[in-house]
Amino acid sequence: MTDSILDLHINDGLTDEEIDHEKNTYGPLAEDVRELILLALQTRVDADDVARAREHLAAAREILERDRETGPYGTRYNDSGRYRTWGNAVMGLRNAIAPIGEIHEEPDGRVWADFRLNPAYEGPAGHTHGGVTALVLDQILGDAARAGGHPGMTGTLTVRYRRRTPLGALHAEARIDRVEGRKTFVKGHIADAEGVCVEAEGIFIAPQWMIEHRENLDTSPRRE
Ligand SMILES: CCCCCCCC/C=C\CCCCCCCC(=O)SCCNC(=O)CCNC(=O)[C@H](O)C(C)(C)COP(=O)(O)OP(=O)(O)OC[C@H]1O[C@@H](n2cnc3c(N)ncnc32)[C@H](O)[C@@H]1OP(=O)(O)O
Repeated sequence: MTDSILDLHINDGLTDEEIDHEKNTYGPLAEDVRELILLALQTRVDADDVARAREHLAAAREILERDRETGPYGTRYNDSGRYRTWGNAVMGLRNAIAPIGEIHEEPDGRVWADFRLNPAYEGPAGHTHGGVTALVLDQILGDAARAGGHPGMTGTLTVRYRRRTPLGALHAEARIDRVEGRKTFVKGHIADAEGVCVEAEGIFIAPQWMIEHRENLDTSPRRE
């Protein structure tokens, strides 16, 4: 497992222009697929129209499959230090299920994101699935550890659901609470317009292999 993380940490030598070109090409594709996920859930057109739409989707799949990768995206970077985690389940540019567009980092160490959860993230009727809020918090807390210069894997994530989290507009934020050796303790929450819905504390641990490779790896740059 450790090896595959290192193997998927790749300088792919792209220029900034090439990265921007990829961003402009594949970002909108993920947006379209995101919309399709919701449409699959919400459309009320009849069986004939569904069949017709599926033929178009099959045609689109045939085009997209002509040239494709088969494995995970991993972490890619270039010589100018732009890091891409475009497959990331929470904020990957190319990942249609990723609910967050951008995570902001403040000079005081706070990281935050405003985002929307549509009905594809439903758990209890009309509300956000608790696993989805935990997913978002894992990323935001992990990002606070990384942004503060203490990247690590999630060792423990403790989540307290204080009240139901609605679907729709939400805010997530986190900051480092304290660092004890290889362990970084991070606190954060998700809030709606009325206030905090979910609180979390995470312990992020720098594994031995990360410490060993640290001088060769830039582990704290912001991801795009
Ligand atoms: C080449 C690339 C480099 C770049 C990489 C960048 C990384 C991140 C950067 C940016 C990320 C941005 C955001 C990401 C967000 C998403 C994060 C996730 O979803 S991560 C996936 C879920 N988590 C796992 O899959 C972990 C699986 N577990 C492990 O790998 C190990 O168990 C690990 C690393 C957690 C600990 O393994 P040990 O061997 O290093 O640790 P030991 O030596 O046993 O313990 C060290 C200390 O930590 C405590 N500890 C160990 N496990 C603990 C745990 N689970 N919870 C709390 N404390 C624990 C121990 O008691 C010990 O403490 P004492 O030094 O004695 O005080």
